[in-house]
Amino acid sequence: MEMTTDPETWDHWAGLLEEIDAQGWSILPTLVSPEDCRTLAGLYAERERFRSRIVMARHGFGQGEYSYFDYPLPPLVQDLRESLYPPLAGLASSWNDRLGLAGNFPDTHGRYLDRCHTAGQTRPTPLLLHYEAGDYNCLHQDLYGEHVFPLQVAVLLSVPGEDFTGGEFVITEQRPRMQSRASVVPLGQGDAVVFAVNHRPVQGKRGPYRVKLRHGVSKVRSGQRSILGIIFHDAL
Ligand SMILES: O=C(O)CCC(=O)C(=O)O
Ligand SMILES: [Fe+2]
Repeated sequence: MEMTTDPETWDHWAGLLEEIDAQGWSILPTLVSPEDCRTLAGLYAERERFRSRIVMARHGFGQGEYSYFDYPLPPLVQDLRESLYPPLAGLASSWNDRLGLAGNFPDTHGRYLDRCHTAGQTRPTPLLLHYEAGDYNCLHQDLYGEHVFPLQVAVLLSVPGEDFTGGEFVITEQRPRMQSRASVVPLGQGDAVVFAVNHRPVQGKRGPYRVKLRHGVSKVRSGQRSILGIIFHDAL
């Protein structure tokens, strides 16, 4: 499997990081080829690749299901997790700094995982989500322990308008003492959205303040929708 665009040689990173910093999310267009999208979506049926399967309705999370990959991750998922991490680590450190949180993030994902594993967060978090007509995902945050890498990525594997309708990726921002604001993220097949896991700093008149983000998916109106989630911290 090959990535359409190699994140390590991505020449738009500066602009993307700026946009993530300014609005809490941005899109990496055509990160994964259509062929690899199909292959990844097809892995959902291979039960032995996953450590656990969650039926969302059982937990009040929404409707639909998702499964967490087991280690070793499929090579493309492993490659994406490793190669997307370094360009994001600098912004992640800067966010922690501005939010008054401790800790700089190491340069490589391997070194960051060592930190998670030492703290008992050893279970892999990359996941495949699968929705059918009528399914949706309630607004949530993917926090799995004390160690949280502040950015995560999701790659749409299905073709909107063809494989499914509805099912928009939604992000909300909860600003202190203000009403929440929603963004709909327009994704095509193979596009990745990079977004804040928990909160992000926004510059106010008296220094940076903290905005809390949640993400979810509106109701899928028809067809089937698959998406790959890449979370950089492991789970307790
Ligand atoms: O299905 C979606 O678009 C939401 C994916 C998601 O919640 C995640 O990747 O953490
Ligand atoms: Fe999520």
